[in-house]
Amino acid sequence: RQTGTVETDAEKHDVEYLTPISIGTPPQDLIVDFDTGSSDLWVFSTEMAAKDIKGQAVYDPNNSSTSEKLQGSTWQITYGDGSSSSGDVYLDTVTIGNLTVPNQAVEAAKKVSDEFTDDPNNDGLLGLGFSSINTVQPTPQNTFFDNVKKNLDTPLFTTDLKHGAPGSYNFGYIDPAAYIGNISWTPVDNSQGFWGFTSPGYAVGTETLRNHSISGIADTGTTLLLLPKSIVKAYYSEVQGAQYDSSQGGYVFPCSPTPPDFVFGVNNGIVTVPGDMVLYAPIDSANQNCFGGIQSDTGIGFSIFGDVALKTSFVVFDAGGLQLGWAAK
Ligand SMILES: CCCC[C@H](NC(=O)[C@H](Cc1ccccc1)NC(=O)N1CCOCC1)C(=O)N[C@@H](CC1CCCCC1)C(O)(O)C(F)(F)C(=O)NC
Repeated sequence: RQTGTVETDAEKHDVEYLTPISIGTPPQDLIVDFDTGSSDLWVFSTEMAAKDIKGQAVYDPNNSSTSEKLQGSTWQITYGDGSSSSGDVYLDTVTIGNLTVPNQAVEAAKKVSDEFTDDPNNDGLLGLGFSSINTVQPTPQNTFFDNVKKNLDTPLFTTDLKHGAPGSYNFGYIDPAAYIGNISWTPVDNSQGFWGFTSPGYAVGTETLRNHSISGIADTGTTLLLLPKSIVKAYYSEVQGAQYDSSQGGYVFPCSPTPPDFVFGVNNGIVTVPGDMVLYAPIDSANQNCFGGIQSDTGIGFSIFGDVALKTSFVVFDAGGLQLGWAAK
């Protein structure tokens, strides 16, 4: 039985967290976005047109003695922000930290949308959602986690994302030194392939928790905390000078004073998003006004507890117990 850990680095404004992986023999090193909101491991590859590659590292299956083309298999994915990619599939050895999966489905990109081409530091995505939403056709493939979990001490992984500092993904164990207090556990609904859960309520600043069921997903691949419009309005009604700015596509407010904390419930516990985390990023060079880290989930169909929520906590994604654990740190 094994366990593993790998460090993940925050990009500017914690817009995404990038983590090193190795593919093939000899190992080809790429840096990808670990994404609990999807279930495809896809990478920039030598099968892409040169014009679509701007600084990214690419996977070359012909340069790997262990690669094996999955004949007839293709994939195509479109993400919530409208970005997309597609290509074909190889089985090859994938290593994360000290964990190796010999026959992992590696989805080689042939096409990527401009958002990916214009993100030079991101060489692809490693899905940590449930394999039920893997897009490979005709036969969906397993995620790295699904393939490695039988070798783990226990079938779970944990996230410890940080604000502007390296964090970590651990596989197969809960590091008691990584959190303080108790872990609040809540059942996972994986019927849509996501790490779904329902929060019982929320509070703004130091007020008491209001009962308000919030169904959403724990999603490392989404930058912000996207909540029902009514809750977002209630929050920003307590932020001086906050207003919805359609040109920015969300609520903006003066960068000082620091806005109130946002608290959401997890079972009988709470998670506090400090006000200074709600200050997502300045929208002007004078740093006068800031774009909010809490925005509306309108049109998505569920809320998204993205990096703004996750980086305040140590979170356990437990596939064995089908539960999420949230703890302060
Ligand atoms: C509808 C709300 C979801 C939007 C979410 N995207 C995001 O949150 C992107 C992530 C990103 C970071 C850096 C560079 C490019 C994109 N950030 C973003 O829209 N913003 C705009 C607001 O300011 C903050 C940055 C998303 O599609 N997340 C994907 C995974 C991302 C796809 C694009 C590349 C980065 C990963 C997801 O898998 O988590 C998903 F669950 F949303 C999904 O679409 N699953 C199928």
